[in-house]
Amino acid sequence: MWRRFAHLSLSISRTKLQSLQDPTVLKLINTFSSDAGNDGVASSRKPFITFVLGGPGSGKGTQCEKIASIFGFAHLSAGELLREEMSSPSENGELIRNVIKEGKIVPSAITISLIKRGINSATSDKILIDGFPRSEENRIAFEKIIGVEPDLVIFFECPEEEMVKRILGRNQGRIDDNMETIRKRLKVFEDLNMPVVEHYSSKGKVHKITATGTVDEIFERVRQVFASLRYLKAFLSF
Ligand SMILES: Nc1ncnc2c1ncn2[C@@H]1O[C@H](COP(=O)(O)OP(=O)(O)O)[C@@H](O)[C@H]1O
Ligand SMILES: O=c1ccn([C@@H]2O[C@H](COP(=O)(O)OP(=O)(O)O)[C@@H](O)[C@H]2O)c(=O)[nH]1
Ligand SMILES: [Mg+2]
Repeated sequence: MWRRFAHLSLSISRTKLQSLQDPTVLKLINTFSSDAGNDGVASSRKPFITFVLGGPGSGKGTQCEKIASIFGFAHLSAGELLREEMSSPSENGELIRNVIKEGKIVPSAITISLIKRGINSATSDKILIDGFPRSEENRIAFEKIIGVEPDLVIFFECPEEEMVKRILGRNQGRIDDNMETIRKRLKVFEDLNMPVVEHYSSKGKVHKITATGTVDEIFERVRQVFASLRYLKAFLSF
């Protein structure tokens, strides 16, 4: 069972922290104080889990790399884990390839087992899960199998034409970075992924980031969210 994250070690009183009146900090106090322990992953300590969502090409991977290097998070890209699995001699390789080529969503059990392995071997207990959950079905399966909800959700909001331009300029030789698959991915994003964003929005967990502008301009918006977290951490030993 994961230890409760922070409640044992508040070095100043909850009342005093609340008097700071910063909505992000208040939200995080509640997050850190809630008991979400479970045996879904093999750790004695509950990791701090951030889901990073946004349409295809919205810049999730680019921003996650910066968050990981500056704030010490482990970065698990669900798409990257699936591409590695697809290229290894795995029994699911062919299935994953076909689903990705069609811009559809790989069965939850496959993706979650890769994510779970990633969490268990991560060297940080602060985890970014990039590009997952992709659907309500993914979300519900994750919460059931891993046994926790995310502590935080970052959502990159980006106009479609900008996402398409970025994907077509990505040049990583991906089987899904072509106009025909991009159209399907955009539709899957709207139909299946946006309900996940709406679900967590209704729980007050989503930080929406405008994902237009330069990488550094966007990161400055992201940095502010994670800086509040670090600010909170100064008061909590976890
Ligand atoms: N702010 C930005 N402006 C222009 N290009 C960007 C920006 N952010 C990322 N890119 C580029 O756009 C492409 C898609 O970004 P990526 O981080 O892979 O997005 P995602 O993981 O959401 O699909 C990459 O080639 C990346 O280098
Ligand atoms: O949890 C996931 C993540 C990705 N994918 C598949 O992998 C593709 C690429 O995902 P990735 O996150 O790498 O794409 P991005 O949004 O970064 O362009 C998606 O279109 C899906 O087909 C999936 O099925 N489940
Ligand atoms: Mg990506």
